[in-house]
Amino acid sequence: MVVSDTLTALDKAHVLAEALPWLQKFHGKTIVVKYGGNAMVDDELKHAFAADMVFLRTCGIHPIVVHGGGPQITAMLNKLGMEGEFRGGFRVTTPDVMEIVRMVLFGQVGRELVGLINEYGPYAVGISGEDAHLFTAEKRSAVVNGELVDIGLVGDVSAVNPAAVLDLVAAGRIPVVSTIAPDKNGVVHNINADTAAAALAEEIGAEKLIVLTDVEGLYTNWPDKGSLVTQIESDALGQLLPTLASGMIPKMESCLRAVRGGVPSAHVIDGRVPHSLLLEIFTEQGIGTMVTLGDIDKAAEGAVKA
Ligand SMILES: Nc1ncnc2c1ncn2[C@@H]1O[C@H](COP(=O)(O)OP(=O)(O)O)[C@@H](O)[C@H]1O
Ligand SMILES: CC(=O)N[C@@H](CCC(=O)OP(=O)(O)O)C(=O)O
Repeated sequence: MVVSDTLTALDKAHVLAEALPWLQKFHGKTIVVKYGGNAMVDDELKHAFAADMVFLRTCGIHPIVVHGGGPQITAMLNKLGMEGEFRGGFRVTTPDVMEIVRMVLFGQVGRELVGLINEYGPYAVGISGEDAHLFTAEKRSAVVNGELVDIGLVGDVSAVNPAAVLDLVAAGRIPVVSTIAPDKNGVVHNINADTAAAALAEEIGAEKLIVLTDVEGLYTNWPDKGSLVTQIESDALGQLLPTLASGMIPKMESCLRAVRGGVPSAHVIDGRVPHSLLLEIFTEQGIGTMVTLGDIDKAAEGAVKA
């Protein structure tokens, strides 16, 4: 039985009516959606995600997809008899690992998503940080037990060329971004997809950053299920960040970067729930954890502008 069988026609009309203020609010706006490798659980979910992207576009909202693929990279490394090691939430990336990362992200995960979205219309175009100077990478370290450690060819995003994706958006396309990027010497780096999504959202002035993952949201005391947070301001999140465990570090770092960079809200939601994205965008209740700018950050921002 599908959910729509249990709704009456009147229920469905109410659902549509409730969406009106959100349709008005987000019409013409850009939303950066980060689709995590762990949320790409099965074909049904992936199809629902692809349909949601086309739904947004059809409503006059401009989605830009930034995809992950951590588990898919690890599976390929293991297939080839190689280790997949993470430190402080980031993959240790040797030159050999980098080749696999590039192949899996752009050649496999990105291609699959582009194909899925294009089943609903000729919209999706795959692009990586290497294309049209979309991203310039700058080598970064990880923090482990308070110490900086070298993790190889891992980059942060030091520059974004917004036109590389906005030209596609203006042409009615849905960019699907793979997060590999050259540094200023042309050496390709592995960029965590949460990091890249935040940098992009900030630089293009997105209305929202939505991160789809495989948990309900942020837990302040992981894995205590009672500690799920529905809303948190950047000031409190900044304090919580050093206490977080692996997968949540890049995600929360990214939400902070986005809201401090002017994105009105950043959300971490459960990508295992079909159409969770529509729930987040078009309903009063929303879903998952919402991050907004706190008073201290607002004051700091005001001081910089004054
Ligand atoms: N405080 C926390 N709240 C929620 N999840 C957490 C927390 N700390 C660690 N995690 C882990 O982070 C994981 C999500 O990150 P990750 O595995 O990188 O997913 P993705 O592929 O979506 O980027 C969750 O499945 C959970 O195991
Ligand atoms: C530096 C780093 O860790 N890069 C990630 C890139 C993919 C990614 O971020 O995938 P998820 O969103 O599915 O976690 C990696 O190699 O796994």
